[in-house]
Amino acid sequence: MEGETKAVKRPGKSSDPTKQRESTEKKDPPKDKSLSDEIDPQQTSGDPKLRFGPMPRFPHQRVWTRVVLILALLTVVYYTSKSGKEVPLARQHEVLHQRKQSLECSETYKAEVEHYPGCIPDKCGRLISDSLITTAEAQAMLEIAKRGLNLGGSLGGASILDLHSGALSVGRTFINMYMTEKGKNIYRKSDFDTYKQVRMKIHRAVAQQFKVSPDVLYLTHPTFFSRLTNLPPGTEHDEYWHPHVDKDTYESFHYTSLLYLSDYGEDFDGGRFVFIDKDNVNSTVEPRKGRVSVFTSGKENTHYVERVRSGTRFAMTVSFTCDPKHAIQDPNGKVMKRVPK
Ligand SMILES: O=C(O)CCC(=O)C(=O)O
Ligand SMILES: [Fe+2]
Repeated sequence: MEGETKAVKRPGKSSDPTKQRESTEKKDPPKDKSLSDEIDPQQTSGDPKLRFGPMPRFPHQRVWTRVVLILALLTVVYYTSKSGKEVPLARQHEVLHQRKQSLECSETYKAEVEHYPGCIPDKCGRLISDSLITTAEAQAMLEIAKRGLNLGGSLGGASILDLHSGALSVGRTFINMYMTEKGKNIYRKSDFDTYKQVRMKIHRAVAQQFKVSPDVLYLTHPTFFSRLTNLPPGTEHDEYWHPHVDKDTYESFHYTSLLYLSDYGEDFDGGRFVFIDKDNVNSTVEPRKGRVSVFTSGKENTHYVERVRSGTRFAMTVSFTCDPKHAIQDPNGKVMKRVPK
């Protein structure tokens, strides 16, 4: 202990000149003199002893002082820099009327939508709303999704059900649910009516958010329910967590919307939606039942879904195009004559 205490003493004040030299050479390089000065107030101007009494000392005082200074510096740097950080855009417990974020459209997206005058967004960006879809509508959509998905299900962690085409994940592949005995009468007209009502609300919200007429926006393929779990992937269709641009993944998309049917942190963990933004800043959306997220489908909204760690996550992807050639109709439970590409 004594030796440790000596290490922080100023060498100039030692009574033994030999010790003084030794101590200077071995323990206190000249560089450290200022630090030594800082932590030994008895040697500073005035007489702090009289005012404060002797300063307390503790082992490795200089090391600890440095550690504290470095930690303080790192804390300041961390909180003042956003780079590499996550910014929550919507937390699960928040009830948002409308949370908007405007973005510069990517060049490729601009070039793409230019072909559709009237369908060009005034600005690219995102909107999150918890007030568009009622609790009863969200519950009805969840029941529709569960009923269909219970007839099949992927081997891996991602299953889909498309009420328009009838496509349903089964094992490693897809079947047409409407062509199966159990699936052909699984829904009533009232289910399709609720579905259409929800679709229309989202359709109008997309048009309003991006200041385009709803008449130049068309529902497109694929519009589908998804059920995500933490099962290991069976095929590449189960790998839902890869970063992507919707316009590249699904050619016809110009506007993407998502309706969440379960709650992050309650029904499942993991599974947040993440926008990958400039400067390595990610904006996260925590799914909340009934929450709608809409965004332009270009590179400005590159995103991924985190892997679900536990529980089951239900959502619906509702897609819109400006191209009437890619329009699809609301579902009615009949087998489609032509499945769009
Ligand atoms: O379910 C989600 O939150 C997003 C799904 C998605 O990225 C997609 O369907 O392209
Ligand atoms: Fe996507």
